[in-house]
Amino acid sequence: MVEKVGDVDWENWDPVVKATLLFVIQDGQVLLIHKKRGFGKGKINGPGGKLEAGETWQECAVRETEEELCIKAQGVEFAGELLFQFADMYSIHGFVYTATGYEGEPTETDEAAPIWCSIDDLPFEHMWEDDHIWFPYMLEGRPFTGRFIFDGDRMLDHVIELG
Ligand SMILES: CNc1ncnc2c1ncn2[C@@H]1O[C@H](COP(=O)(O)OP(=O)(O)OP(=O)(O)O)[C@@H](O)[C@H]1O
Repeated sequence: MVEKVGDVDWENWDPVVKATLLFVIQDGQVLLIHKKRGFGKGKINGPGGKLEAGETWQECAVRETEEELCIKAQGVEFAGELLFQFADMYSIHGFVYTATGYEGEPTETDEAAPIWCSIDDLPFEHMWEDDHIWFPYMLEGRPFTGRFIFDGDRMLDHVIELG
């Protein structure tokens, strides 16, 4: 069983899913979502989802944010890269983006409900276990690559490289 980051052949790693996350950061607050369905249902996370054929990672992040919260993110920048290997062989390659603003009004949809949180008081207990590790780097604007081993909801191991 895969238990450690070193157990994975990352050079030849072929993720099952490619997905994005986007965090609007404004006035000391981050726009999060309560995820109402799909993978990670019930958790608090950023808007995001699966990469579609023909789009860039950044286009995916913006599209998913619009689908989930009805806002068009602006001032979008790459923040970091996440590689998740699950013990059951599921895997996700994720790209994280930040945004400095948006057009429209964050609105609840079938997929997500918007939540503004202070960057000094983030609800990590309701988020994926890896989030508290890389959030500080994202908030600092320091590029990161994180590799994580999960067994279900539980993080077994992680390694973070900083840019
Ligand atoms: C394991 N630790 C994790 N930590 C932080 N974020 C995680 C995560 N694992 C998945 N995520 C994110 O959760 C979303 C799932 O997206 P995704 O697979 O598309 O799910 P969903 O069922 O909603 O599918 P649709 O895109 O609606 O088809 C996607 O943004 C992805 O980056």
